[in-house]
Amino acid sequence: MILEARSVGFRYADGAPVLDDVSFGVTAGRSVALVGESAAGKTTLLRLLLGLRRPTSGTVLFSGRPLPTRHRAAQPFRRQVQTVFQDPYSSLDPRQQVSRIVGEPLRALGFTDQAPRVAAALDAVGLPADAAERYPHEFSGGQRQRIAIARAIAVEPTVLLADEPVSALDVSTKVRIIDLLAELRATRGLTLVMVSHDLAAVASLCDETVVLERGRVVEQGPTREVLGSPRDAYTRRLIASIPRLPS
Ligand SMILES: Nc1ncnc2c1ncn2[C@@H]1O[C@H](COP(=O)(O)OP(=O)(O)OP(=O)(O)O)[C@@H](O)[C@H]1O
Repeated sequence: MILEARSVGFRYADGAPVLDDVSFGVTAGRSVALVGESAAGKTTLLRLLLGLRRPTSGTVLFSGRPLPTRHRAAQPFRRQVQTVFQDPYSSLDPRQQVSRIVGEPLRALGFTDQAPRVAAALDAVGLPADAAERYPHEFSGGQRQRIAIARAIAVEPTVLLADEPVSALDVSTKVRIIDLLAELRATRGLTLVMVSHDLAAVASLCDETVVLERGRVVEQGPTREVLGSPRDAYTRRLIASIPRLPS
């Protein structure tokens, strides 16, 4: 397992438990979807996998070791695991040129060859080279999500954690971003952990699916089985309630 949650429990300082005894893992090069109703704890679980929060109980492991806590020790992990968030409008700083936005993780991790890496990342997501000198407002929603994906892959991570990466996009743009993520997975062997309400996106991108209900795993397994013949009543309700892309 490259990334694993082992019996993870979590509560925010001021609140009730959000995650309870959550266990799942993802093998290198594979992809896992986290699905569940609003407030099920999906984003919180991503934060724990990213090391932004520490579990109240249980452990998060990267390559079989608990996530590092000290800043210096965390550097290799930071390079290996990158993120893409839902909203390409608010997750990109409007005052910064695209080259600076995409180069941000490279700077944070002390890469010296930033310009060629930014150019390679923009090329990999299908943006023209001159995108580097432009600003986020000059791009469409789908292009902005490409910028966010370029930022995530610039340091050539092994794992991508994506929180609703296509839910702010219109249907045809959504399909193109799903195709891009699938291509990056195939060409780079990226491991993907994706939170999504969009079962079409889940079905096309994720090998495995984990279903969360109020912080507990109610079902997990191959996406084909979980979505195709769900065993749990909650999963069946979830599938019935979620709008689908026309196939
Ligand atoms: N920073 C925070 N402080 C306190 N409580 C929080 C915080 N972030 C989330 N929560 C609570 O934790 C619970 C789980 O939230 P989380 O965002 O993980 O759910 P989710 O499954 O990602 O939901 P959604 O699909 O709506 O994004 C919710 O009850 C939420 O109100």
